Amino acid sequence: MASPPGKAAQNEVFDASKQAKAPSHLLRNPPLPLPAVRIALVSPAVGYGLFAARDLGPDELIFHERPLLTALFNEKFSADRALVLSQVAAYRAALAAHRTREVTAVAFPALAARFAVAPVGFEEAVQVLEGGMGMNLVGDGGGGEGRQFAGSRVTRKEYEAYTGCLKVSGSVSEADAREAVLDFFKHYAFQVPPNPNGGGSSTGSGGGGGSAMVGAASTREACIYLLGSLINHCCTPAPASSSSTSSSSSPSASCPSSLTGGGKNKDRSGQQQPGPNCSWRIGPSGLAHFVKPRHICVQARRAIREGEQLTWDYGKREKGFVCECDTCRDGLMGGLGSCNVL
Ligand SMILES: C[S@@+](CC[C@H](N)C(=O)[O-])C[C@H]1O[C@@H](n2cnc3c(N)ncnc32)[C@H](O)[C@@H]1O
Repeated sequence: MASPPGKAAQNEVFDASKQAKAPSHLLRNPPLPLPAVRIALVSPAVGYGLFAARDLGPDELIFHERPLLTALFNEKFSADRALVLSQVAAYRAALAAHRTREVTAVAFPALAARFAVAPVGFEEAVQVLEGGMGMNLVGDGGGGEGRQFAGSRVTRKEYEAYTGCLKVSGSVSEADAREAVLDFFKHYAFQVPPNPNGGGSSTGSGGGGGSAMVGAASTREACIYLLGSLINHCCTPAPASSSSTSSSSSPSASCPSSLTGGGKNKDRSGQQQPGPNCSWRIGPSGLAHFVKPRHICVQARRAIREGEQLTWDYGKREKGFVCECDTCRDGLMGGLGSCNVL
């Protein structure tokens, strides 16, 4: 997932003194310990996506999640061997650890294949997809860990069609490994704000880490999340048709305005709600002080209907894929949000 973070990310600096002053009506409650999201496969080309398992309210904090793995990052990213090796090491550790081995391989099978790890069979994968993918969600502190996760709707046919397209490497040289993790971090990682223990926060509607990576002045950490890193991109409509979207979205110039809008993402009143429906923050802030450093918190930017896919705008960075979002594909065959898998 790397372009500049959204404007909100650039402007927002955590100030502990403001936390106490935040008006109580603006303070956010932690996510409800109720199933909120589930995983489904969108298509073999797009891979997984995250979908609302119930109606979600505007501004609702949907889930917060610990990182699956953390590695170093700086703007010399691709040139700095030591940093890339830290990513290779972090990924290999996740692949080797008993607790995360299958989860890592099922969540990111394309990367696993580049490390010569064949896709997990469907019977095993389904255990992970039903429960393991929620293991890093933060609960209500009363044993509710993972409760916001509602499992998956991935069928054998879909899973086998997806993993059947993957080419499993025979052997992996160090150069192959470095190239594979570079690609992966570019598209899936989120940059952690500096001094996380000092309470800094990073926000955006761009996702998949890459969005947060360009422009870093010094070495930072980048995190991969099990659910947050599986949220797909949706282009923000061109300004002329973006009146119903909320703030914190990175503008995208990648979609022809003639394909924006349309009738897929309508709220109950029938009002059109085009564009990305979620935003994210990493670490605590005055409004969501319960989010821990390095943890990602995903928030609804508007009402989201059960079955709708969660999306955010990855930003202006080079995306490296043919976009199939609603904004781009409306009026054609239907975009990501129309994949109602419930
Ligand atoms: C952060 S990952 C999202 C999870 C991914 N779908 C998966 O299963 O691994 C980003 C990758 O998902 C795919 N993707 C995300 N949004 C997309 C979109 N709007 N259209 C097509 N592919 C998309 C692209 O392959 C992209 O590099």
